[in-house]
Amino acid sequence: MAPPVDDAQNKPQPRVLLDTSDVGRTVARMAHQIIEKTTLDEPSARRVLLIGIPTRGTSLARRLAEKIAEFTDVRLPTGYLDITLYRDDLRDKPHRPLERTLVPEGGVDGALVILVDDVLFSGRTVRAALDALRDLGRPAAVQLAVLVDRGHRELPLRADYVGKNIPTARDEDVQVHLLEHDGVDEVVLR
Ligand SMILES: O=P(O)(O)OC[C@H]1O[C@H](OP(=O)(O)OP(=O)(O)O)[C@H](O)[C@@H]1O
Ligand SMILES: O=c1cc[nH]c(=O)[nH]1
Repeated sequence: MAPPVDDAQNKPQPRVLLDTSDVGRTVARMAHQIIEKTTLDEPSARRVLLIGIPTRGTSLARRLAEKIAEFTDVRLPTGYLDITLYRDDLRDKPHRPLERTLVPEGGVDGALVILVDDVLFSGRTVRAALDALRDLGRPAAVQLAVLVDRGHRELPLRADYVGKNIPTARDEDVQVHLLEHDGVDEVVLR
């Protein structure tokens, strides 16, 4: 179906793929999936860390931790990981502002690290995150949770937890908007 057109501007308007309640339900479902696949509350359980990839992965990691705490009473530590210096496109666009990295107390050594991002597309951001993580230590295992997988991978990567698979054309733009950054929770296609 053709996207709605704003007559005044004659420009296609963004199409809402997930609205606020869809985003809430999707994050809750991902939290349940993590709980099902992960040993959280036994004394022998290994540490589980939720590490967000800026920008919006950071907020999603916090939201997943909140939901998991709501469903299990286990509060997983969260952090965030700047990937800027590990990008493979710095030669094309070298001047990128650095973000910050926050590693939960105890570090990543021996932990199950769940990387969290809003969109999985080419996979290059996650590749950069894996390199950034390697410089911080040696996790026991690394998993990936994304709100949206829009396809078009350029590297052999897949996510362990996917909120929503959204098939897209390569030249389309999927934008995740979150309350903390954009004043609204939604996923739009431009
Ligand atoms: O799989 P990829 O092709 O790497 O694309 C996915 C990444 O692209 C977007 O980030 P962006 O670089 O736009 O930065 P932002 O999160 O700060 O908006 C998105 O938030 C993912 O991190
Ligand atoms: O390293 C990276 C990360 C995101 N996008 C790229 O093209 N390269």
